Amino acid sequence: MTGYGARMTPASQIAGLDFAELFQMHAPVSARRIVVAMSGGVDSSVVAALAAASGAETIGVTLQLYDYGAATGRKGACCAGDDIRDARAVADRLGIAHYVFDHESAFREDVVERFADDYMAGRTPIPCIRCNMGPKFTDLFAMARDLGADCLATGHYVRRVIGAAGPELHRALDPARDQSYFLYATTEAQLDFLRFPLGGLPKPEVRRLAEAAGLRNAAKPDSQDICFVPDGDYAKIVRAIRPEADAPGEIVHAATGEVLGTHRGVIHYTVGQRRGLEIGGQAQPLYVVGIEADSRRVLVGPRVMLGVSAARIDETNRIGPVPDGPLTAKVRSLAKPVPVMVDGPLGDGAATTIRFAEPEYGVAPGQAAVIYAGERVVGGGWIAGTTSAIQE
Ligand SMILES: Nc1ncnc2c1ncn2[C@@H]1O[C@H](COP(=O)(O)OP(=O)(O)OP(=O)(O)O)[C@@H](O)[C@H]1O
Repeated sequence: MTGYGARMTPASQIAGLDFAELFQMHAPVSARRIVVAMSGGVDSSVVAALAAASGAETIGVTLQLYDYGAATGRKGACCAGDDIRDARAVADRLGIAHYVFDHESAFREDVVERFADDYMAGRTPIPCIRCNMGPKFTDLFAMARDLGADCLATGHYVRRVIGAAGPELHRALDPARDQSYFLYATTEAQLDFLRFPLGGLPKPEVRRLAEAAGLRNAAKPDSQDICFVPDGDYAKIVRAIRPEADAPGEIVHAATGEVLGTHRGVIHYTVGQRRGLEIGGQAQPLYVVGIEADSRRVLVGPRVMLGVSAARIDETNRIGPVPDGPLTAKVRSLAKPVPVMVDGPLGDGAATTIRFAEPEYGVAPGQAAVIYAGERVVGGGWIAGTTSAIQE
């Protein structure tokens, strides 16, 4: 690796592992100053350890986003006070500067209130994408630039690969950890400046590095939930922000118009949902096939009514050129990518349509559709509406 040997310092070797080489292998950069987004979790702590070992001046930045710790007593997700303390302790151990910025009000407005409004409008939101678009990349990006950094490194599991037209965003090597779905809205300018040193590493290796570096959070559990919904009870959060969320309404058969029952508020339903409908005695299983927020009607129907042939997507982003070859799309974070055609412009916030080669099930407005060319993220947008496969 040319040039890199010159930057080797004794600290680049920790417990026989070459942290500096790992950083250059997975996040090649010739940086004098690196800002690391430190959540207090093990992943971004290892990124900080790798960056510090690279010989560049490393600065840790933690955003205080939402302090639910006092209310729930839960520890271990991205924004509570304990996490800030963990980030500070790791920075101290590594001998790097560490700053904490209070972003609670911006996070509340851009992420939490939007989350509540989306549910109220009958959508199924993904706040982590809004958070990546707003506080994490836009705000951290500006801070890193203000701090005179040459790059911003995070613990996201995605890969930044240099292609013919510039940096590309690729899925992580470890499919179980891949976070590319949550990062489709990354702009090209952001990607230019970002580094993701963990995208090519399996998680057990990351924990091994954390142990080798003596980081106190090496065994800390992974954060699994939405950070401001630590117990999974998102309805409680929505109700706290929008007390009218519990307004009941009708459950209506989408094909016959028959009223089958009463529901507890549209926020409790998601397109594709089957359980918890409390409309027993039906001849066949019924699923939520649509939510009409204005009239507070939840529409249900047999599985065949869930199949969609196309989805309209809004506020699209594109990263690099759209290739001529085959494309796939993921319409939920855990969905398998399926073959699609993009019918319209992609990027610069344009609205467009994706057409599925086969009917796709459980496509819920408010989720993101992320478009891939093989391993590469080409772009994506928010699902705004769908076309039923049986109407075509
Ligand atoms: N509050 C925060 N302040 C600064 N950066 C953050 C914060 N929360 C998350 N990040 C950055 O975003 C990355 C991905 O966040 P995510 O919530 O997915 O955490 P994660 O994959 O569990 O990683 P970690 O183990 O570092 O918490 C983190 O690795 C970190 O670089």
